[in-house]
Amino acid sequence: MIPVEPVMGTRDFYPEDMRARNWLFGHFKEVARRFAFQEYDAPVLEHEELYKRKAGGEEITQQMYNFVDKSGYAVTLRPEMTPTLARMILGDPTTKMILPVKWFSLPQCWRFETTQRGRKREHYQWNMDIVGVKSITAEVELLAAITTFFTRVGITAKDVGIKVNSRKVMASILKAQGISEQQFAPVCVVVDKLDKIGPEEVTKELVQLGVSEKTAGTIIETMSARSVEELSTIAEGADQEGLDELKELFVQAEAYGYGDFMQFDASVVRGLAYYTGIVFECFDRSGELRAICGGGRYDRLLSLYGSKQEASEVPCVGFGFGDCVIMELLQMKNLLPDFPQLTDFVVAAFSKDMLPNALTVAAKLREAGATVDMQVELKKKVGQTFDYANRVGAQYVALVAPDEWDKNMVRVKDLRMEDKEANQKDIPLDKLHEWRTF
Ligand SMILES: Nc1ccc(Br)nc1
Repeated sequence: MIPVEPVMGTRDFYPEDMRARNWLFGHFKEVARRFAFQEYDAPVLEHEELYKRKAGGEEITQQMYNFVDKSGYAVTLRPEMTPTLARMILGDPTTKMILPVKWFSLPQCWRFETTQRGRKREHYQWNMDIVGVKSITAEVELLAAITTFFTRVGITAKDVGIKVNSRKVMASILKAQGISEQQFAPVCVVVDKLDKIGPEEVTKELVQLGVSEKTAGTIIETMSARSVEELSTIAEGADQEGLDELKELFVQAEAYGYGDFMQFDASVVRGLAYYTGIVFECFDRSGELRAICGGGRYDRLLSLYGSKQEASEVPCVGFGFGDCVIMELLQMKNLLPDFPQLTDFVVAAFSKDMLPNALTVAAKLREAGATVDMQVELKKKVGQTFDYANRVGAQYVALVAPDEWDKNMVRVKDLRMEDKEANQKDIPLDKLHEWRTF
């Protein structure tokens, strides 16, 4: 017997699961469409070197689902989509990439989670990125897309919040503390774990990175700032431009109508080494779930990849929005609709010699846009046809029988009409295309 369950940490999507996934992705895609983003895609298999980042310590690169293929080439299942976007921008064959570029994708992303954690190894992650815009209106646009999605599915600012911070300000504070540029990304990766491992452990790991205990203390203290104003007072050397951008971001968010979702939080740094400016993450206010989505500005990724071609700094902002936490949240809030199997028609032949006529009826209905479940094998009793029709969620049963056929008619029963007397009528063949008005 072959294993019938999916590989460890992966999920099958049976039809009912697929209906829920298509509903979720339908909202992602509709929001992206309204924001005039273009969809792109790329192979799940990527060059491993895309993720080799000097910062080290990033969970996302430590857990890569990587291997050497039969040609000896180092590849990996992609752990995230942003490096692929950067590769595609740099490798754009048309070189007509007119900036700004606004792209979205719904890639499946992978990690090789050690089995004892028993966590998932794959998820689908809605990505939206704006390439070529320096101003924070790019961040504001992406946050507007996220909050538009929340509003569409019935999630409000009472259910979730968005914590916003600036790594640019953090970088200036660290610089004032004598931390080098090279240390900045690894320090952020460590500091991102503050909630999980606590200040003592963070201090220990920062000291291992060469940060003094005193500076580690200052960093952790700075992260407790509860407002941009407070940050600018307690943090020496805080970058004024970074502080101004944070303030402007909140002003523009109010103008866009989603200010209620937003809050400054100096402890948010996100765990990806390549962020350089604004960073943000959405959380559920009940505190029960992990981050719903997250993102930020990464202005140096393309020049890092394209340094050979001396690619000048190309400003980028993006977010990733996984398919799992959001579904848990929607479940918790009773906001998930039902996803029953539905079809418009079951078409059944009354007898063997009526089967060709039944196929003609099915073709006519499909031509007119109806979904038709053609009963391809005769049932002994017509009751079996109605049982099947109810099971597949059909609205109508079209029974193709000789008496009506001789009058160029088809008997159609509406299964959703209560009144059993009025729920069937004989439809002329040349009126089948008007099925929506039956
Ligand atoms: N990066 C990543 C990939 C796959 C899952 Br599940 N979570 C995070």
